[in-house]
Amino acid sequence: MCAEFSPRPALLHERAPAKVNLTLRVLGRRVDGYHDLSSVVAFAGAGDRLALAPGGGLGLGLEGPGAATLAGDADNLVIRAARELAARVPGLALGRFTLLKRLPVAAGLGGGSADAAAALRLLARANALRADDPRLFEAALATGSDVPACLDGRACLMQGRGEALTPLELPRFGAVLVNPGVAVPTANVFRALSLAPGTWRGHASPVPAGAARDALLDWLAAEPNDLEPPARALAPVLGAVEAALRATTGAHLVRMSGSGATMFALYDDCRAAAAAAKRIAGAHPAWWVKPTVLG
Ligand SMILES: C[C@](O)(CO)[C@H](O)COP(=O)(O)OP(=O)(O)OC[C@H]1O[C@@H](n2ccc(N)nc2=O)[C@H](O)[C@@H]1O
Ligand SMILES: Nc1ncnc2c1ncn2[C@@H]1O[C@H](COP(=O)(O)OP(=O)(O)OP(=O)(O)O)[C@@H](O)[C@H]1O
Repeated sequence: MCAEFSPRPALLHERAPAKVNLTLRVLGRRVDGYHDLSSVVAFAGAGDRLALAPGGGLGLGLEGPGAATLAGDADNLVIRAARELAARVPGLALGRFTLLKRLPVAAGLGGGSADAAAALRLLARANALRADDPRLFEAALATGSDVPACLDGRACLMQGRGEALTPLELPRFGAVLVNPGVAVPTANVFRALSLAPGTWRGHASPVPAGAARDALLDWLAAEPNDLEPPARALAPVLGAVEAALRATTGAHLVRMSGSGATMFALYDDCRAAAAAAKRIAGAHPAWWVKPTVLG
């Protein structure tokens, strides 16, 4: 007699890439309190990783350098996203997640949003949901404004609260991400803009579709991150981060991502980015400094 073969369900893996806002215009504040945005969003090679062992109850374990800064509890965006999807998909099979947390937390890189999006993609795979199932998008938006963009994971123009996404073809850049270790809560930065609900401030300049690298860089230089002035007021160390990035060879654009406090610079290629990162890390050993690709 032979026992029936019942293999353990395979562990599924997803990358959770850092999100970088190359531009971020705050166009106004809606009556629901959220701000209307227009932002060119790119994704980095650097990021977290999430695994799912399908089957059983919902759970989350944390590993990696950022594991000590977070709890794998109901507040974790991985668990929140899974619950949002379970509320929309009757009988959704769940499982135990393991998060390799490498990105700094509350850093403007959308790390939590990337993890939540990776959780939704893993659950979609485990439950044979189509990638374009609208319940995935709905669960993403219910989890956070950045999660829909992270769910798709490709460069885009993000508008509205974060729900209107237009794919963009961007050239690939080398990049360095620098976080000085100061957590800046997103809500505090938006609040510091002091925009009353119902306020409208105007339009963003249209993205030059298919622009060559230099033309795109010129356009990016003229379209700021409107959250940078309030974030600088909350985290004055951003001045030192900017100076360190500007002092590197070949930095094309030096800017803050999202609500901060991570700043980035763009370079022609990975080699220039790696050299710049080495220089900054040597001078500022307490900062998180990551060379990567962006596109
Ligand atoms: C700054 C960005 O990272 C740019 O990509 C996002 O707009 C923020 O995305 P997120 O962290 O997923 O934001 P949520 O978790 O939805 O909201 C966090 C806080 O930011 C405020 N918030 C967020 C997005 C938005 N368009 N307007 C806002 O005013 C919300 O009122 C909330 O108090
Ligand atoms: N898996 C997670 N990773 C990071 N933060 C998480 C996670 N789950 C919950 N959080 C909480 O979410 C908040 C935002 O964290 P996150 O790292 O996504 O911020 P952020 O990079 O500033 O996001 P954004 O760029 O979307 O504003 C923090 O207060 C953190 O405690």
